[in-house]
Amino acid sequence: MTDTDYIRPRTRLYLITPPRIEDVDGFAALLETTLTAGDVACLQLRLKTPEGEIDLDATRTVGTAVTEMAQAYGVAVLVNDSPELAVELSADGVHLGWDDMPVKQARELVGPEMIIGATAKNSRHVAMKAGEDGADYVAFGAFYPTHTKAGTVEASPDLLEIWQESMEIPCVAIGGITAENAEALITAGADFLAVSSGVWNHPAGAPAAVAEFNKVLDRLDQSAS
Ligand SMILES: Cc1ncc(COP(=O)(O)OP(=O)(O)O)c(N)n1
Ligand SMILES: Cc1ncsc1CCOP(=O)(O)O
Ligand SMILES: [Mg+2]
Repeated sequence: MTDTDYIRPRTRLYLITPPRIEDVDGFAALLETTLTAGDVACLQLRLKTPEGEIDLDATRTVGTAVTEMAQAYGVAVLVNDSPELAVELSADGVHLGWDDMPVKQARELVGPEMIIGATAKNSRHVAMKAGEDGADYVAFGAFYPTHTKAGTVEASPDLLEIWQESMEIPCVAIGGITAENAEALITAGADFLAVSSGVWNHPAGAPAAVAEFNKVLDRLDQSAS
């Protein structure tokens, strides 16, 4: 086998919770149906205050309600912003942004096994540094306009292509992704598509959205023979 024969693993879905959840039991039930509607690799608990800060109480409440259930379906659960809460919830990992704990410090706190993801926005330099510091994946975005987070910067699919050609650790694409606009990111080389509103606000419901994403992912799966 030569280098040119390398076929990368299929792109997978990385679900992000809505930023606010009022009915926790209702959300847990919807999530369970959603996770059985198609392949989902990860679930990030991202509960925010109106100011965009982590809502620790809501994250703890939702995390307690869904973490074991999601893990039982083989879905890795990551906590946004808080390595301490990731440990407390026995989650699989933590996602860290530029205002969060530095990756090296978080690695000390969570140990060698936990997944650490790092935001790179549109910077290959930041992504490479995060990898050197011990991140297990880097996230580029926002690729499309989003209402889920304020103040995002625009990223181009070229970033994914260059990353995929030159780096080992996986890259995640995020920002305004839907089943309709995902193809460019999958073909550019995203290992994961991180999606919030494209699933939870889908007019046909979240399970239908996951099924639709998986149809696109199946169609573009390079590793299928
Ligand atoms: C998979 C993934 N990628 C990027 C982000 C953004 O993280 P951050 O920049 O810390 O912003 P907030 O999500 O904390 O608002 C993410 N959460 N997940
Ligand atoms: C958290 C985050 N970071 C960059 S864009 C974004 C929002 C992702 O949510 P959506 O899929 O609804 O655009
Ligand atoms: Mg953050």
